[in-house]
Amino acid sequence: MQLIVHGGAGGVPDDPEPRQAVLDEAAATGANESDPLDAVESAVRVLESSPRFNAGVGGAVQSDGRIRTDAGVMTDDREVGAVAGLAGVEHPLTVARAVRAETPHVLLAGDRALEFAESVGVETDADLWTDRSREKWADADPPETDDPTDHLDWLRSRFGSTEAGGVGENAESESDEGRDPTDHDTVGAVARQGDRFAAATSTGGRWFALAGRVGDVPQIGSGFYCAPAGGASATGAGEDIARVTLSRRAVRHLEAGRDAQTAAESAIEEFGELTGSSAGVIVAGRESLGSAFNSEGMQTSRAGR
Ligand SMILES: NC(=O)C[C@H](N)C(=O)O
Repeated sequence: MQLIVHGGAGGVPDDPEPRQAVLDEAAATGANESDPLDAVESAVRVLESSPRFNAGVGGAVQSDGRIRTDAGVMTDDREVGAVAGLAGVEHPLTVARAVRAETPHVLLAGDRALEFAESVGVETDADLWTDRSREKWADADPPETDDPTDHLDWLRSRFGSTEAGGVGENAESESDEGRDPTDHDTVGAVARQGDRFAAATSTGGRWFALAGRVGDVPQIGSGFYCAPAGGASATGAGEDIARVTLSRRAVRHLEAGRDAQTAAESAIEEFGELTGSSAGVIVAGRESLGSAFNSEGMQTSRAGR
């Protein structure tokens, strides 16, 4: 089993060493599995349980003060499952895997997705808050009503844009605006065993996004993608990643015969040119693993052979 994991593209964290230790543990845990799908799930579950990353425990808080998690997983046979907007779910990737295995669908969202999660035995009332997220939210001065217009006004006052995290024409400057360089981030894993691949991504989304916002992570081809040539998992400015389907791009480069490192670099270069925004991607191809980012940092770990 060959496996690569990431802990999110963004600023340079103030706690790189303990984060790296968790990433190494996740990669080693995944590499112990014999099936790529088990490998990415095991690795991502370690990261979802760590408060140092924006996935599961430690997830980002939306404008209504709730933490909602998203995840997606795909295998080389193009079987796929994803979930969006799950409040109280520490392990959305396990729910995504169940969507892949148990339903004829590719994506479940909202209250009924929570009921589905419960029905497959996944806990749905987990406390995803950490001291760090409580402190950050305490300074947020959030809107006092449920009116989406008030929430949008609040977003505008925070970001100078209607889109949390900033996207669009001034993407480069806006994507870092309002972003704490110590933010812990989205997680992902891509695994290969022989000619079998799996790719997975899990997140709490972007901090202070409009309640109900869903980013790239559970969107096929954006936050994750997998095909017979290999798999990819992306992280970074979610709206921009979705606009250009970053993970699909990386796999397309594998399909064109490029190695994993070249595929990752080419996809990030195209992403930067098209959006002016920042992101990272990890890739597994038939021969090798690769990773690239144009943000300040993106921690990764590799394990197996
Ligand atoms: N930092 C991240 O990777 C966030 C994630 N891409 C999202 O937009 O939900």
